[in-house]
Amino acid sequence: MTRLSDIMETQDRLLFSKLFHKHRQVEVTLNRSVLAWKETEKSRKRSSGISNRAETAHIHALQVCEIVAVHTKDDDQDNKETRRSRAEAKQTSRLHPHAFTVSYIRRTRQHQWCCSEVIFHSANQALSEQWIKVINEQLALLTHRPKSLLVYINPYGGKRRGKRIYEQKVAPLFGRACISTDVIVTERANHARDHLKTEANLDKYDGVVCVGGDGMFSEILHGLISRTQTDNGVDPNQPDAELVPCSVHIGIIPAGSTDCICFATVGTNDPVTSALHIIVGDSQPMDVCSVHHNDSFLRYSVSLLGYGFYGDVLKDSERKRWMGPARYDLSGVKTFLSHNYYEGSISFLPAENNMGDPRDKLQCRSGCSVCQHKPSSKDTQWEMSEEKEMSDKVGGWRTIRGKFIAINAASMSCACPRSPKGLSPSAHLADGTTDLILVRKCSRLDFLTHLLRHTNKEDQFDHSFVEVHRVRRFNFQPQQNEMHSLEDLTETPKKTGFRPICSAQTNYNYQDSHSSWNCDGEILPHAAIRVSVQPQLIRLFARGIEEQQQSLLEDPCTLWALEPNTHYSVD
Ligand SMILES: CCCCCCCCCCCCC/C=C/[C@@H](O)[C@H](COP(=O)(O)O)NC(=O)CCCCCCCCCCCCCCC
Ligand SMILES: Nc1ncnc2c1ncn2[C@@H]1O[C@H](COP(=O)(O)OP(=O)(O)O)[C@@H](O)[C@H]1O
Ligand SMILES: [Ca+2]
Repeated sequence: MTRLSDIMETQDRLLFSKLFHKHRQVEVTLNRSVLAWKETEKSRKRSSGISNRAETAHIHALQVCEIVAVHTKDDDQDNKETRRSRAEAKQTSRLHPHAFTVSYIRRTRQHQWCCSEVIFHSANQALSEQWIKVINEQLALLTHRPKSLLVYINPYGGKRRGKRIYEQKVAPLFGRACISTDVIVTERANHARDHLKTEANLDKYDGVVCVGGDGMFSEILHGLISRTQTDNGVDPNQPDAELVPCSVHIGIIPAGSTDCICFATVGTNDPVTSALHIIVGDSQPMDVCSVHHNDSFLRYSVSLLGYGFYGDVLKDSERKRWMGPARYDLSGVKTFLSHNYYEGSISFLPAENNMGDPRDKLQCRSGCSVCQHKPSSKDTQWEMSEEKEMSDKVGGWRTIRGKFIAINAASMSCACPRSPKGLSPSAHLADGTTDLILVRKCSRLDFLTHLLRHTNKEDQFDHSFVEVHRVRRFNFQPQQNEMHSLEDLTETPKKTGFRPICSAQTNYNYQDSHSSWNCDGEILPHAAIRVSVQPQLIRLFARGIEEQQQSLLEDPCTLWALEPNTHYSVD
């Protein structure tokens, strides 16, 4: 990290000039990582009036990697930020007519970013042009920034605002950052997936951008993974096939109903913030679960694979799509009142002890140390132990049978506005594991308490009827019908909801005894599935949730000691 004390120093300087900013003379310095400026002593003395005692100077600093673009100042940009009179602005423009604008990322609140501008004036055109040239040269060195993007917009996602959000908030920023785009507004479900699978010329692009919700993201995910496997001759139907990671990054502009993938990787659902993460070329690797039924591939999942409660909520909500995002609340209440449980057997391969625990409160944050630990050959004991699947030996598979209200596998926290800490608050984005949460049959009140804990600070796993395991693979087998109906003669009926008990026993059928899997918002056609986590198969234009406001100040006290008359503000 750069020390602010070094910024205004001559060493490593690329450029230094006296320019004008907000009608004051400033010393502006650029080095490889920071653009900084502070008011000159002469200007400070003048503005502090007759006392001739200089005001304290502020150093303002921007990280070069957070500069969006630099341009010649547009005529209509006249110093909005100063709120000074037009006359004063005109005077600056007359005396120092050559100005350039630096657009940069400013952190606002709650992980939200916006694009701010700072304008510098000069009397000298060549000097102004030199600043633009040198800053642009530094930006060109940031080779991970995308230059060309393929954008898919779902015009029907969420509140049907995808197209407007893109055109009004995102396209102007991409334009400013000189990113070229090809935009496709989808005309049907799976349009984006199919286009990526077979048609798109991916060599042309540095990334694919998805404007929509988790369902739309899932289309992009499937299109890209499947294209990558085809291009590399990998058969995705093989449950044990090692999939080839996708080389193209995915950007998400949230415009859907839940948008948990965006929320859990950025910390907020804001189109401008996401666009800025794309522009600076952030990179966040992400685990992907592959889901098979016997030997045929079903789907990939990056967020929630949920059987029981979340499967039923999704299935019911599909009929209420016209309601927009509120459909989930209505279907949630309805499913909660139905209070169904499902029997089945789940076997899983626990992750190694050094992969942490779902209850360890070590949340996945930007630069997460748990996710840096890539699975090594040591960790592949789980591969070998597969043959011993049913033997329940040390380090091998475990099997749990029971009656469950919900079986959830969260490959990431699944944080979203409904539940800011998510289904599994300590799940990691890129550690090669998924957190398997088993919610056994319990009373309605108990289940409600458990659900409510997703929205407050209490631990949702701290219930006798909930258990959670960090796993690398799992298989689920629903209870076979014949067995279940036999048991039903003596056991409590499966439906304890508002239906008459006898109907649960006599009208017993597949639909009642089986739930569906909610796979990132899509219903799976089979209840019996095999799931395997593919570590870091894709990369997003994101950096994970930032712990705190990033600061250039390593040790502000040192700086105060060095320059006691100087204040710092990091823009
Ligand atoms: C009592 C309040 C309980 C709140 C519990 C909230 C838990 C929310 C966890 C959400 C995890 C979301 C995981 C992501 C799923 C998405 O892939 C997927 C698709 O998203 P898309 O439409 O953007 O394409 N979304 C979903 O499946 C939606 C899941 C939403 C579930 C909401 C459940 C609300 C439950 C309300 C119960 C109320 C009981 C009240 C009794 C009086
Ligand atoms: N043009 C389209 N017409 C109809 N459905 C579409 C279109 N484009 C995408 N879809 C589908 O719409 C579904 C929901 O999209 P999504 O953007 O996730 O919104 P939401 O978050 O509201 O569910 C996805 O399953 C996606 O495949
Ligand atoms: Ca994970």
